[in-house]
Amino acid sequence: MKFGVSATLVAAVSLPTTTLAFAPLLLSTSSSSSAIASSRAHYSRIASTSLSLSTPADDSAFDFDVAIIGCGVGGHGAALHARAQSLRTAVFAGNDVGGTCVNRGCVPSKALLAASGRVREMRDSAHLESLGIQVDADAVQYSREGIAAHAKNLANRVKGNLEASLVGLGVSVVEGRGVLTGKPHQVKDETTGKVYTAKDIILAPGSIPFVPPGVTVDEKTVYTSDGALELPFVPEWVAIVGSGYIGLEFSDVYTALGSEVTFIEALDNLMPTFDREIAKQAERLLIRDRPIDYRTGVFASEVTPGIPGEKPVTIKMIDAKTKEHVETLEVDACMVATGRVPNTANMGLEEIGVATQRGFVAVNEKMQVLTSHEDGQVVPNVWCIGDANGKMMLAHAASAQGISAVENICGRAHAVNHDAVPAACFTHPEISMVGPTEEQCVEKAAKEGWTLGKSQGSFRANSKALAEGEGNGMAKVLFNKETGKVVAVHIIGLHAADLIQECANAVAAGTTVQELSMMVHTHPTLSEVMDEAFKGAVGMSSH
Ligand SMILES: Cc1cc2nc3c(=O)[nH]c(=O)nc-3n(C[C@H](O)[C@H](O)[C@H](O)COP(=O)(O)OP(=O)(O)OC[C@H]3O[C@@H](n4cnc5c(N)ncnc54)[C@H](O)[C@@H]3O)c2cc1C
Ligand SMILES: NC(=O)c1ccc[n+]([C@@H]2O[C@H](COP(=O)([O-])OP(=O)(O)OC[C@H]3O[C@@H](n4cnc5c(N)ncnc54)[C@H](O)[C@@H]3O)[C@@H](O)[C@H]2O)c1
Repeated sequence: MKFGVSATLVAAVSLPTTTLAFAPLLLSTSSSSSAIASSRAHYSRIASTSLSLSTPADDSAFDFDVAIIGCGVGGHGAALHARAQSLRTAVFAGNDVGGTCVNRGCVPSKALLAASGRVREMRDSAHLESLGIQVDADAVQYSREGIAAHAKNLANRVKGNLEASLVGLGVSVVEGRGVLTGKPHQVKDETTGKVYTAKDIILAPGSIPFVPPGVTVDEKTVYTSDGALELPFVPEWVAIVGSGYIGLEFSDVYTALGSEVTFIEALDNLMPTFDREIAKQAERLLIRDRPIDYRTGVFASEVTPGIPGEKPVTIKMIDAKTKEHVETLEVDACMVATGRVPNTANMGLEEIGVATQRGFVAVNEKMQVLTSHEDGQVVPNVWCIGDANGKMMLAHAASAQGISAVENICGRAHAVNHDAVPAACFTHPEISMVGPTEEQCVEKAAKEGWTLGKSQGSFRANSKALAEGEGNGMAKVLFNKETGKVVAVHIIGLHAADLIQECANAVAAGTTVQELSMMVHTHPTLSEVMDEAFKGAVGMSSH
């Protein structure tokens, strides 16, 4: 039976039965390792006693109320919220609790950025001299192994915390991969072959690096972020293919640690998905002042790994439009940062009648899975969150979607407002944004018939930024002149990633620039950069 076409299936949304079956685990606050062991024992007990291969007549006959496939930040967020609603919850973790963000993404990359950023600061003797501090830049040394260990240890620690939180809240963790069997409400543990039933199934399998055709990755000299995060060596010259989030963050790490970087970008501009004005500022602050050069409008069409110290990595490039060979580079290493693709193969989607597009699962705004991207029907009781649905490849978006799916499972209609989800690139200085780029805002305003307003704040006149000797950067607020509502904000400058939150909240709550301009910002803080922009939007001057 195909999920999407049966009229006899139970309704997609209804209040699930609550249970006290996990009460002992909810009381558990023991250390992570013993708590995990108790969870596994508990889970085995359930698994061996309650297998049901046909659709149970009432909700309590299912093994679980919710089964979640994938335990990255999306699956974890969904699991915790499901337990908070007293739903009997299982996660199939595929031996990878924490997923990309914790093990191979946000967490270790921010550790590398923090450590390498410190090296950059301490070697910047001219900057320190301007604050009255003398350092011998050459005396500042780092240990590659030490920095790599910092990233690894942090990832392990956060992973441990996640495991402990699952156990503490009474989520049943199945270690193996979960696959759909094709029968409604069923998930099979691929490792043991056991089949479990759940009233609702949330798919959260995440994404993996995209490697373009012609590129051979050995994860040693030619690597994706998976290999780069282990910092196996600091190459003298590294080519980074792709100038998106990952490429940009790693160019920050590498140049701080002493590498020279060459960007290879297929589109005509570096950072093509960023707001143009911000991308130009970023080029000034993050590219031109550093040992970075670049080629744009070219594809890396053939990349062949080398042998460290013996044979270089070769990169053949072709013109993105004519497809003619333009150049071949020989470098020490090549990082491939050309986007990510959904990790949805071989999980039984076809069995439930779901046709993906480049692997992405179509969902509606409630996160219910649709049979296809074109006029697809809702697949009852199946939901998809996080990178796998392609709506927004960010950790906090995945988690928010997980919470939202659970709300809908509980019968409380909810949709994530993706226009209000902020994003940040953790370079030095940081870049952050919420809402569309200015170019997209101009189009949107013209199409929808409203007038776009724009106001700017600067770090140059901000006391706190100047006290730090970090006066570079700007913030711009884009708003609807008729309603005063904030549509988008883009920031580049010190701690931009923290400054964006106030703006994201404003977009989410529909706060107007008139209201924001009257809100009091602490002095002296970087938040006054935003105060200046909000006041400027209504013709007030800030002090
Ligand atoms: C280098 C890097 C840096 C990043 N930095 C940031 C950042 O600073 N901020 C930010 O917001 N985002 C960042 N991201 C993006 C962020 O990591 C992702 O958006 C986020 O991890 C998506 O969460 P997810 O739960 O959808 O998927 P994932 O984190 O990919 O988790 C999915 C999990 O499901 C597992 N799985 C897959 N199939 C199955 C199956 N059949 N059964 C069981 N388990 C399965 C996978 O092994 C994985 O553990 C970064 C990404 C990278 C690569
Ligand atoms: N701080 C953060 O929030 C953060 C950090 C890292 C990653 N992420 C997430 O991870 C995802 C993946 O990041 P990413 O940087 O790999 O992808 P991206 O989509 O941001 O950038 C990929 C870049 O590679 C270019 N490209 C693609 N194929 C190419 C080729 N053959 N030759 C040359 N250039 C090519 C694209 O034009 C694009 O500019 C992003 O969607 C992002 O949301 C987020």
